Formats: sequence, structure tokens, C-alpha cells
Amino acid sequence: MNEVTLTPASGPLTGNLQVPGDKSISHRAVILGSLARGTTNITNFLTGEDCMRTIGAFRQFGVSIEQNDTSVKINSNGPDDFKEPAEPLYYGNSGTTARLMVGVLAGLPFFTSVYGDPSLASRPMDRVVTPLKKMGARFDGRSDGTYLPLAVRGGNLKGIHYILPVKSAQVKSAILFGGLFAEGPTEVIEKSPSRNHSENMLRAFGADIAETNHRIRITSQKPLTAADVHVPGDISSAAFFMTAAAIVPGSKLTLSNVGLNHTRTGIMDVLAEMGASVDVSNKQTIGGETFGDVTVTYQKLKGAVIEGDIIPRLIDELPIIALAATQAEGETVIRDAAELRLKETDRIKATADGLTRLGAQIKPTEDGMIIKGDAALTGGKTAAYNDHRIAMMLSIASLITKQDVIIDDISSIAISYPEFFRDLQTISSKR
Ligand SMILES: O=C(O)C1=C[C@@H](OP(=O)(O)O)[C@@H](O)[C@H](O)C1
Ligand SMILES: C=C(OP(=O)(O)O)C(=O)O
Repeated sequence: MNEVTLTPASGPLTGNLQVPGDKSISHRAVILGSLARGTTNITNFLTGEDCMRTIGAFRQFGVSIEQNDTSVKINSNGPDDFKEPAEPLYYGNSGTTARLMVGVLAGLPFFTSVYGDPSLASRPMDRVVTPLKKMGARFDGRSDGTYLPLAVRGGNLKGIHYILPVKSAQVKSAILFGGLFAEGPTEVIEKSPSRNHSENMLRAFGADIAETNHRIRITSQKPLTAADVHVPGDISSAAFFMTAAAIVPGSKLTLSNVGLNHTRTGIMDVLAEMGASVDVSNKQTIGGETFGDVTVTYQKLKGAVIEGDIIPRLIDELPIIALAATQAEGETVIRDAAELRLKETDRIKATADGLTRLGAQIKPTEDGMIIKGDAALTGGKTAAYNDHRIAMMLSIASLITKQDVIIDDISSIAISYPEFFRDLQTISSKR
């Protein structure tokens, strides 16, 4: 347990921050760099625990991966040279590693077994196992392959045509990665767009991939060609500081080199709709991913309704949006977000409970929450449910409470943002 006591901010937040590299893109860079033949150099890699799990997974196949802080160099001869691992693969807390790797393991002609921490062991895996079984991979696992630990015997895949039953980039990506090993084309259809980093990076690595109208088609073409990847700053990490600037009166913060892929920028749209001033400058695009500087300036917020197709574009930001909503004029309603219940913890319950303990009024619903605005947060003892996004959200809440905030355990923050408290100190005048 790693308890922390945080003191309220003494004044406006100002300055400039560069948040660490994007978690989703870092995972994918290691996966495609390992599947490709040649040398892949990754810059601004996220060294958080989750992405290190993905590096560990490929090292167990014998791939040479040198990691020096945020620089990663992968030398690979492609999957034909991968060795059957002697030990089970441990994916810790990382849903993205588990689900994306299932797509890869399904294509490898040998046996692997996979497990994770108690949180990961409670997250559904049938969403990736079901389509990959249809493609020909063999799985066994708890509750007939619904949960980790999983045993996989891969190889001899055939392409499929699959309409995604859940709005999930992890499921889409697992099937596309399986498609890299399959005989015949694989087609995935998504009803509303989820993050498309896999598609962008597959293209950059020379895959035969085409996309029309939410229909993505990939045809196996071995091996992929190595390509360098520059990872933009993680908008999901920047979201904590964007929101901090939007709720601490008088603040103005600039987050530099933040990923601005349209499938991820829902947080900026919502903050702007709620009334914050959100400005973008210095935009550039590398490897299909756009990034730039985002400046958020405090303005009194107003409540909003957040629902429908925007949800996948801000799914990981809903806890911090809930905090913003406690400071807005009027009520905020979040709907269509039942997926939040299946993350590292049940984030509807954890957000409502964590903020209620600090004095907010939040009513959890089956697929979202209703948040009463203009709450004077008191502070006190609260719980992060061993979830990095909840721990960081509650830490940002401490900036506007009357008294100190005591969070039971903040060790989960190392999952996605190891330097979070250093950055929080940089921009808050009192710490
Ligand atoms: O593909 C990815 O990198 C991710 C997709 C999202 O999950 P789902 O695809 O399950 O919605 C997101 O919550 C997760 O943090 C990262
Ligand atoms: C849900 C998340 O990650 P994952 O699914 O990879 O555990 C997250 O980072 O908020």
C-alpha cells in the first residue's frame, strides 16, 4: 500500500508540461516492431508498467529488444524465428497487452499460456477469444476461455468477416493482428469508430490494409517491414492536466506534443462544450498520427450530456470528466458507457465512490452516471480501487478541495504515468 496525503492548490496552475508517450501507440510499436523483419527504433516510448509487459512478452519469444529510458530498439527476423516460450506469459494489469497479444498468439504455430494480476483475471477475454477461435486458433481457459489464465495453441488461421459486437479497439486490433497470419483476407466492421492506431501503424509497416466506411480489410503479407515510430504524448495522460486547468480558477496550462488523433480527442471536445477554452497549435503528423500543443484556459464550466459515438473517443477520460462535472453549473449526464464497468476496476462505481467521499454528489447508473454540479469538495480519505486513472483523478481533485485528500494507494499510477506527481508539482504553485 502506498498512501498519500495531498494538499489543496494555493492558486492558479500555470506553465507548460510534456506528458509521457501514448500508451496505446507504445504497445502497438513494440508489437509491430517485433513482427516486422529488420530494425525498428521507437522514440518517446512510454516506460509505464503496462508497456513494459508488452516488451517482456516479445523477449520471451527471443526477440532482441533494447530499452534505454524512452528509446527502444527492436531487432527482429519476424515471427518465423519466434521460439515457443518455456514459461507462462505474465501480463500484469494490462488489458491492452492481453487482448492484443491474444491476436498475435493465435497466429503463432506453438503453445503459449497467459496470466495476469487479479484485476486482469476478472476482465472478459471471450471478446477476443471468440473471433480468433472462428479463425482457427485453439484456446482453453477459465469459464471456457472467458477469463485468464488462457492456454493458446495458434497457427493455421483463416481470414474472417467479423462485425464487432463491442465498441473496442482492443478487439478490432486483436483480429487485425490475427489477420496478419491468416490465409485469405480478414474484414472487421465497427459500428462506431474506436481508436485507429493499429490501422495507422500497420500501414506504416507496409501491411496490406484498406479501410472504407468503418470496414477494415487486411490481407496477410509476411513479413512486415520495420519502420521507426515516434510516439506522441498521451492525450489520456494530458487529460488530467487539461481538466486541472479547467477547474482551478485563473489557470492556463499548455500540454506540448500531445497526440491529436481524432479517435482520441473526445476530452477536448467535451471540455470545450462545457465552456473551457481549448486551443491547439504547432500541429504536425508523423506515421499517420497527428500531435500538437494544447492550451486550456480556465472558464466557468457548465454541465453537458455525454453519450453515443463520442464515448469510445474518451472512454478512459470519463473519470476525470466526472470530476470536471462536479465543478460545472448544472447537471452532467454520462450514458452509453457500460464498458467502464469492465476496466481495471468498475470505473462507474469507483468514480462515484471516490468523489462522493470527497463531498461530490454522483448517482451511478447502469451505463454511466449523473453528476450534480457546483459541488464544494471537502476532502478527506478516499480510495483509488487500485486503478491508475482513478488515483490520478482523485489527485487532481485534491487541487480544489477545502482540506487535504488522503488516497489509500497510488502505486497503480506507475501503470501509465510514472512521473505523474513530479509533473503535478511542476504546475501547482504550492507543492
Ligand atoms: O486499444 C487500446 O489501446 C485501448 C482501448 C480501450 O479499450 P477497449 O478497446 O476495450 O475499449 C482503452 O480503454 C484502453 O485503455 C486502451
Ligand atoms: C483501460 C485501460 O487500459 P487497459 O485496458 O490496457 O488495462 C486504461 O489505461 O485506462
